[in-house]
Amino acid sequence: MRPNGCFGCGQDNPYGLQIESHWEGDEVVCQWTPKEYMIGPPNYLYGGISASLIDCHSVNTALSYAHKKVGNDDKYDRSIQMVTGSMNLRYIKPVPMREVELRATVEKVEGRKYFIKTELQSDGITCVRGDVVAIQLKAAQ
Ligand SMILES: CCCCCCCCCCCCCC(=O)SCCNC(=O)CCNC(=O)[C@H](O)C(C)(C)COP(=O)(O)OP(=O)(O)OC[C@H]1O[C@@H](n2cnc3c(N)ncnc32)[C@H](O)[C@@H]1OP(=O)(O)O
Repeated sequence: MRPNGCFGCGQDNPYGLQIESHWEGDEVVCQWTPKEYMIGPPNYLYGGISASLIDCHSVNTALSYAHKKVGNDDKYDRSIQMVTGSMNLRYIKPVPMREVELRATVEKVEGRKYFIKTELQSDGITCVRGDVVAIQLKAAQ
């Protein structure tokens, strides 16, 4: 998707997180490594960064799922747009300052609402769990 200035996934945003998410079976997965200035508590990732990672990865999961539903797997359709409607996070364990993995699944779709469950893991241990509702914008008339 270019040009893309999204803070979470935009390859064209040099100040952003630049995550890259891809399908692995029924899950959407992303590996990502923090920069040292993204620290919160000593030795641990700032919680707002975890939130941003889960937010963007989840919305992109919904976006990609919506493309699949209409049989369009590999080309970005600008008429399909998603935003975060709500996001509930449970911070289970602090996240060490090293590579994390995000794993998202589509729980259900109701109309324009996509319910996404995402885990942020470190060394296979779930540190943050997110329930995100992504909302597909009404098509422009
Ligand atoms: C090349 C280009 C690249 C592009 C890059 C892409 C990057 C992408 C990655 C981006 C990643 C970063 C992501 C970001 O940073 S996205 C930025 C952060 N999010 C926003 O700014 C969203 C702001 N809110 C809105 O725009 C509207 O309120 C929306 C669109 C959400 C709804 O207004 P709309 O007028 O459309 O909806 P409706 O009122 O007809 O309701 C429709 C249904 O939805 C239900 N509902 C409504 N609100 C909520 C809610 N908050 N939670 C749960 N459910 C909600 C509602 O009950 C109803 O359900 P039902 O009654 O039918 O069952």
